[in-house]
Amino acid sequence: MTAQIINGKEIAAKKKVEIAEHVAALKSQGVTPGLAVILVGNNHASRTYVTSKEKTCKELGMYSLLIEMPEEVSEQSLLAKIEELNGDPAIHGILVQLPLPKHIDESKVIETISPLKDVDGFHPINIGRMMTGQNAFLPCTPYGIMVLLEETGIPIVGKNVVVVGRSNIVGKPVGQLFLNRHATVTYCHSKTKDLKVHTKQADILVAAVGIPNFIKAEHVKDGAVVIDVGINRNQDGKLCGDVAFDEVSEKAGYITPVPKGVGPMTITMLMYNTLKSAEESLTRD
Ligand SMILES: Nc1nc2c(c(=O)[nH]1)N[C@@H](CN(C=O)c1ccc(C(=O)N[C@@H](CCC(=O)O)C(=O)O)cc1)CN2
Repeated sequence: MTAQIINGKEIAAKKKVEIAEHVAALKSQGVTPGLAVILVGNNHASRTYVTSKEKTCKELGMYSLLIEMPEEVSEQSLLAKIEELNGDPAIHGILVQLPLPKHIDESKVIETISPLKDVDGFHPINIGRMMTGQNAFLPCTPYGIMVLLEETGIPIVGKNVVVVGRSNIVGKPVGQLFLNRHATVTYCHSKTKDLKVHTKQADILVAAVGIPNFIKAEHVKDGAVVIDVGINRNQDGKLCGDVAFDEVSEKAGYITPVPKGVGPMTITMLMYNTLKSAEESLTRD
């Protein structure tokens, strides 16, 4: 079997058109969705992502505010800036680009963002609300994965989903979103014994381990849906995922490539969450 490629770039483009239409409608009611992005330090990849977030905001007609802070900024100054943005009515979404320098407590930073403006969906209140099936900002990469499957017409109810990886921003929440959609979910991680035994059961396999080409054809059931969340560089400096694409695509039914798979959905769902926050502010204020 040769897998069908799930084209994240195309699906993201379609979603962005829908979001732009809603933004225009909201602007006609006098509200422009506003996103504040805080970048601490000068990590090259982080700067690229932040620039892309700013550019996408502008493309969709949203207001974007970039706040740059030096690597050595104090935790206190960063928290004070977040508090200021929490009170700014022009800002509907706040995000602090991760990773942060080691001297800054990431949890403290996330918990300082108002849950009403936490468009990354990382605040414990939003995570709790997601777990209990309440209205919440959903974390952008996991949410993007669900939209990719929905747009491709891949059913989820009753499917065996195996998530390899347990990070707070992808692995754990994506498993929860599948559980909310009535899948049977198994989490695997670095301490899992005989990984293959689990991954071979997967109708939908999500690889989010951050190790280049970690998932091989031997880990995959014939016809499975394989979602690659990895963004790694191989020895030649070329971008690659957690899945050995060439061999796995010979066996899977569907597969997301890297790049142009899950990645483009992350920023698209961030735009969606910012729009949602602006819309919700209308009924609250
Ligand atoms: N506050 C946050 N920090 C980080 C998040 C996040 O969701 N919120 N996620 C990642 C980085 N990230 C967005 O911030 C992100 C990563 C990758 C992509 C993407 O489109 N990737 C492309 C390839 C890009 C390249 O060429 O390097 C793809 O896969 O096609 C978008 C956003 C960590 N930090």
